[in-house]
Amino acid sequence: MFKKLFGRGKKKKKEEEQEQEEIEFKEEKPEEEKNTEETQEGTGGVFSKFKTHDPDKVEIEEKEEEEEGFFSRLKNGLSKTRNSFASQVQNLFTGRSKIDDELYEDLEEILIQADVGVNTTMKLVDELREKAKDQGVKKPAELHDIFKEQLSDILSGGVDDVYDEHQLTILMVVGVNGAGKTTTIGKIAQRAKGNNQDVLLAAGDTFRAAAIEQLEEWSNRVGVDVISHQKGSDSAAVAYDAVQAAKSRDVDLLIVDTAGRLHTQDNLMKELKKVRRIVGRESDGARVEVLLILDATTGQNAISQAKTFNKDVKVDGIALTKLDGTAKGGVILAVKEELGIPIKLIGVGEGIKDLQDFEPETFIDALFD
Ligand SMILES: Nc1nc2c(ncn2[C@@H]2O[C@H](COP(=O)(O)OP(=O)(O)OP(=O)(O)O)[C@@H](O)[C@H]2O)c(=O)[nH]1
Repeated sequence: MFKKLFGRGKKKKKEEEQEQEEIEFKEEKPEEEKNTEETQEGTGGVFSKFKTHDPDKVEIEEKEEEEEGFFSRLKNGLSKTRNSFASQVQNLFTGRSKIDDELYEDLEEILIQADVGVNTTMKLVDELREKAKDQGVKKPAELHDIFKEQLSDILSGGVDDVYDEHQLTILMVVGVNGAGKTTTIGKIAQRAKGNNQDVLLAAGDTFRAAAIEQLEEWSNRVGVDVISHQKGSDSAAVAYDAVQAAKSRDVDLLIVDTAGRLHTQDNLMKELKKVRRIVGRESDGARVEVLLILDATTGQNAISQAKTFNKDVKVDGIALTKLDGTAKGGVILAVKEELGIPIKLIGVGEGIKDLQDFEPETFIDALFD
């Protein structure tokens, strides 16, 4: 779906100019740093052959530079996990002379330490043992490629469905406070707008005045409208108004922010369910998706949060933020394996370009290359 949000629109001149403004969460970037990420297309990730709806305007060479930039941002963002988890795995496979129980036990330990989680760790190691046996692998170094394939298999999968890009999409964004909801909403809005989509925001976190203000700030930066009510008002009423406005204004993408913390978790979930119900009821056939924002630095907590959210408001996709802030990036495997929900986006820094479409193979390459 984010391929659509980020990758498939046609560009108007005006928006191409706006696209050049690199919006950073913390600081503005110089104008000449163009944001052309949203021109990526296809299922082959950033290395797939570049296609554009407007080939005259974007040079292939520029695109290749862009792709390198994208990849090095990803690599840099993952440097903590690369230096810890990935290099330990690499050293294990290249530094041992034979494949024995000790090697598998050490691999288990590395995986557990990297927040891969017990279940996923056991599955990976058991499978690796079997594959090594079946394939008659004798040298530990040969296990590395099999292992990388296993990681890629876990992370792949999930729907990459195609649908009418002119139809309204409503993205309800949920997650606990501080996970990066507002920032992610701002970045998605900016990228979608740069991709010639009409975007509207809804300030559904009515619990905190600061949340409404933050979203309004983002709407100003990006140049999109926001529907907001006063602090303390009913967030389902905000969502209702926003959906009506989105329909009457012929908007392509409505992003609904929601609260991340209330007095009790029960209240929060009741509120989210109500917002989801109202959005669904009023959507008139528009595509509605729930995007859960998870902070990678919270490790296994992120898994239990996701289970809770998914139980009450069915989650369609996950954005895993702050991967740059942890050496335990293995949590991404636990998220995908234990929840079975596709990871759509990853955050590897605070800049707009650090919110990336999740491409499993590119991710594995960036981790181990
Ligand atoms: N390093 C890093 N920081 C991030 C990333 N994503 C978000 N942040 C930062 O995380 C902090 C919290 O982000 P917010 O967007 O305010 O989080 P929120 O979930 O809306 O939380 P509240 O504002 O408390 O509701 C901000 O300082 C962001 O810049 C990321 O991928 N990497």
